[in-house]
Amino acid sequence: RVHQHSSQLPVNKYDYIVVGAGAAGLGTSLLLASRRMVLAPSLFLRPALGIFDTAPSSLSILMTFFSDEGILAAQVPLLAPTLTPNYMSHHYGSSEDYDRLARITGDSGWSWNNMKQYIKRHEKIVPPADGHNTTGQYTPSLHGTNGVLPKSLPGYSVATDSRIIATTRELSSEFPFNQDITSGNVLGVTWVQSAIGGGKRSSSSTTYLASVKDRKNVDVLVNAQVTKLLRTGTVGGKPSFKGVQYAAAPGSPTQTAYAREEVILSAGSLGTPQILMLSGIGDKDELASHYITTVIENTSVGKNLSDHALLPNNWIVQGTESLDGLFRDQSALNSALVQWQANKTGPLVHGTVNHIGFFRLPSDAPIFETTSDPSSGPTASHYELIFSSYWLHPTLPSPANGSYMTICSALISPTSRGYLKLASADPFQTPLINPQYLSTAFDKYTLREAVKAAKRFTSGPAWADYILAPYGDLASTNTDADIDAYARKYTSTIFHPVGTAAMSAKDAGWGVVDPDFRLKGADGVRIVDASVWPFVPNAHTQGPVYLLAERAASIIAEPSKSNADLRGNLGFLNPRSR
Ligand SMILES: Cc1cc2nc3c(=O)[nH]c(=O)nc-3n(C[C@H](O)[C@H](O)[C@H](O)COP(=O)(O)OP(=O)(O)OC[C@H]3O[C@@H](n4cnc5c(N)ncnc54)[C@H](O)[C@@H]3O)c2cc1C
Repeated sequence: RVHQHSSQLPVNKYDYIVVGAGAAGLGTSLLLASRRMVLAPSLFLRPALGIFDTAPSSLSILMTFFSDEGILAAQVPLLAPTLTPNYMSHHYGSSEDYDRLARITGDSGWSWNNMKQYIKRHEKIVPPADGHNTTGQYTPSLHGTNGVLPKSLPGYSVATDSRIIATTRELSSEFPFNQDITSGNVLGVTWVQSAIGGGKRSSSSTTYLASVKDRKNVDVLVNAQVTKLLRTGTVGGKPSFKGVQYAAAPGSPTQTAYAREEVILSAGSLGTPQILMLSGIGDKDELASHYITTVIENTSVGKNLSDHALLPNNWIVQGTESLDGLFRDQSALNSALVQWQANKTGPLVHGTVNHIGFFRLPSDAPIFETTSDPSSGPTASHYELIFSSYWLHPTLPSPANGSYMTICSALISPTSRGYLKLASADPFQTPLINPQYLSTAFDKYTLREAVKAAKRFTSGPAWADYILAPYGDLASTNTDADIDAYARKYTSTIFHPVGTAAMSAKDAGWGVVDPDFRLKGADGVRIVDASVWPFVPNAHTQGPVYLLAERAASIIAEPSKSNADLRGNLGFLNPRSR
């Protein structure tokens, strides 16, 4: 049951308290089978449509981007990476991401061979909204048909679709077609699978939560921001935190709630480390600077922030087939809305992009003389190209006229690591976040090469009668120095931050949680969200987070079954660094 006010809660002691109602929070909590409570500062229950549903989270974070010289390059508001405004693309990453996680944690339960079972448990592949024949666009045997989350192939075709597929034939050695990256091999161009079913957004609230909304053993409290964990004692020499303090708004009275079993932090890569630090868990000196007493010293909290930096490249295109005209025409948009309301078809079911592609640098790329390959493995990628049939640019508004297409270059295996720190001890003050994008030679090199790759992609015959010219500064990126300057000016994020409460082996000298999601050095707390990924996987991150939530639920509900037979033998995995 969903409650608006703490006074409506029937009790204040639960088996589990889950903090955060995003991908992981709702996924984990609703997969568990006992009385639990979910705390959410904002929970949007309405179904969503296409790219127009961008309801903001209440937790807005101001994010600053710094160039390598430490100069403020851009400043844009970042919504907390909650599922509500996300672009719905839904994949899981490279098999090598999971095998790497198994190596890092020393727990073979994280290997692809084990983790891929959760794909079928989680998803329900359904026909696209336009009902088109999807033969050859995905591999049905890789997908679930009975899971909780409906997903589908694109339900609205756009002008670039056939040209992209033609390019995978014309320039097949560099840009091959990959029928379905759910196989664990991500390399090549693929049709996007999106968290959309029947023309409507599938979010954790429309799926996991909706499936149990009438159950009496789940209470969801909205408008409740957790301000800190409460210490409830000492167990086995470790501080136990089986309570939370929360408030509806700055200045509102604080409330408390307690867990018999555990508190599960699922407040995301930005919210989770903030709560930990407010609770006295973090770097002692940083906490002291805000007069917070350290309860558990852990210098990894808030560090190791890793994200996919995004650089949009725009081209001016012929005719009026792109979606730009629709976006500028209110009456056309109104008609599209009427169509969507009538039968859930039309442009509003478009899930942002219809194609993406993952690629590697050549093995003899000069950068490998100085940087060892940071990708998860030989079939994992270094960068992604994201294709949209309209003007897409996080920092430049759409021009008033003209038709466009965009290929965003995204850095998939970054070596830069950023951080999140408290700005103050006030839980309602947004933390300081510095992702330190492009702060390494490898990242600068790879993003530069990804821009060149996008240009090569558009040089194929399929584009000759469509593309008129590169737009704006892209047109004058003739040298490496030009591209670097262009990247410094326009690089932002695709909102995939991870790593701020990283998972590591039980005995590692770094990391925040153990392979079973338990907060190191504490009793009674687990962290289940994107923050535990120690590196950013080869995917837009909701899919990997859902798999994590599914595994968390198995570990918590059936610890012996999910782990006992999987532990120990990591002989099949070659050692690699994290
Ligand atoms: C604009 C945007 C577009 C994206 N597009 C895609 C995409 O197309 N495909 C994809 O795979 N991924 C996408 N992502 C990323 C994806 O949404 C995230 O990786 C995913 O939601 C992370 O899940 P999570 O459970 O870790 O965190 P979240 O889903 O962010 O959930 C965390 C929740 O905790 C809440 N919270 C935070 N602090 C507190 C507190 N103190 N007390 C209580 N609650 C708190 C937050 O409000 C939020 O609801 C996108 C993200 C954004 C922002």
